Amino acid sequence: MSESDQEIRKGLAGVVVDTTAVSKVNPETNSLLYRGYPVQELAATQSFEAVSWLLWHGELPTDEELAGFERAERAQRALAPEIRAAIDLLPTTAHPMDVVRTAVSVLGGLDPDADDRTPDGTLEKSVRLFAAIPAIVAYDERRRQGKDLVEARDDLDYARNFLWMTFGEVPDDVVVDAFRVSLVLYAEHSFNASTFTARVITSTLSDVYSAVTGAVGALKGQLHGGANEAVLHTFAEIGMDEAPNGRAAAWLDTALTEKRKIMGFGHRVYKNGDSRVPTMRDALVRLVDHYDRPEVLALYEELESAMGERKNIKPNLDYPSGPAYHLMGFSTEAFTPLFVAARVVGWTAHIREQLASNALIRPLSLYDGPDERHVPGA
Ligand SMILES: CC(=O)SCCNC(=O)CCNC(=O)[C@H](O)C(C)(C)COP(=O)(O)OP(=O)(O)OC[C@H]1O[C@@H](n2cnc3c(N)ncnc32)[C@H](O)[C@@H]1OP(=O)(O)O
Ligand SMILES: O=C([O-])CC(=O)C(=O)O
Repeated sequence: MSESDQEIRKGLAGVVVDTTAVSKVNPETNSLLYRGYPVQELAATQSFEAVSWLLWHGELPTDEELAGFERAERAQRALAPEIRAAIDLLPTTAHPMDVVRTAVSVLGGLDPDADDRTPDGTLEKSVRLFAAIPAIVAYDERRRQGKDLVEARDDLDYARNFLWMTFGEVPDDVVVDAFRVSLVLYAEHSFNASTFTARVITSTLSDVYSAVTGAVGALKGQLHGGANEAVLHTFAEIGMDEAPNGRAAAWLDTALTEKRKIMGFGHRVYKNGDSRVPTMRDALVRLVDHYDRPEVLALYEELESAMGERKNIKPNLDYPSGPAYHLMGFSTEAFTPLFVAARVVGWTAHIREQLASNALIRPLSLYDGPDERHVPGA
């Protein structure tokens, strides 16, 4: 086959690059399985800690295994002084994703065994990252608001402690549960762009922290994780304080005329709706009831239905997550770091899988630059 006959799949769309046992995204059945379990069942019954164990180990934990993991995780929650100092070097105007990316990189620099790529070593680092990220996100969220650090507590589960460190109080169970559901749904999604980034970095035999740092960078973009923040900008542009009464549809018409991408809609793999949306939408509805904010749901529904009518494009997980995090009280820029906190589990599960059966990831390209030419006088 000559070079020019080779098919280019822009954006690797439709290209299968490897196998994975971590999760299965099936657009035909609109389903998502983590290690074989439907994500909806996990979201309905499991803690985020148990789901994380499942993604790393392949099986749900026994009570004893879960207790051991929780002990290890709770022991590593405190914000290390070096990480705090590194965060404080950055201005409070730095985007929280830049802060998390930097903090993850610093964590790697502090680990004397950062290059340990053994299964035990990478598992230990996965748990370390899992435990450390909430304090990083919460501290940065508070310092941007001129508030002090709230120390981690070891008598709370992961979701409650995260909310405690962010807000200085543990909210109502409805809120905690919606947060837990979002973490479970965000934890893993096969070869999405950030996970693929982590696998590419790992494939060179780089270290876990480098792979996660790169993955955070990939997640930041609006076509991927950054969309949950962007959804709230859309809601704010339309106005969230009163029922939309046609304003969302009118906003959409203008945006589509201007050829804007509507954040929180569309997906590379799902073409008939994202399997996770109904579960997250239900959590959003519970929050709307809890906070008595029906106008937020009305806006959600009007924009969704207008997008369906005009483009037949359905929401992805970022669409219900954005307003859910807003109602919980997180600032808009902190939404994608929350996605990081959850997805670090998927990333590290894939990093470990990549290492277990590694091949350097290095695709080809078709050259379309100038023909060979020569430097005058050479
Ligand atoms: C958790 C996650 O990361 S989920 C993804 C989060 N990202 C977003 O919500 C960003 C908005 N969505 C998008 O940009 C896209 O739907 C993507 C990037 C997610 C997937 O895109 P792709 O698979 O590359 O499809 P592509 O962008 O080529 O879209 C196909 C067609 O649908 C249109 N389309 C897709 N999504 C949207 C959207 N959100 N708004 C407007 N039009 C859209 C495209 O303009 C394109 O139309 P055309 O064929 O007339 O040019
Ligand atoms: O799978 C994708 O391309 C994006 C996505 O939904 C995710 O990473 O959760």
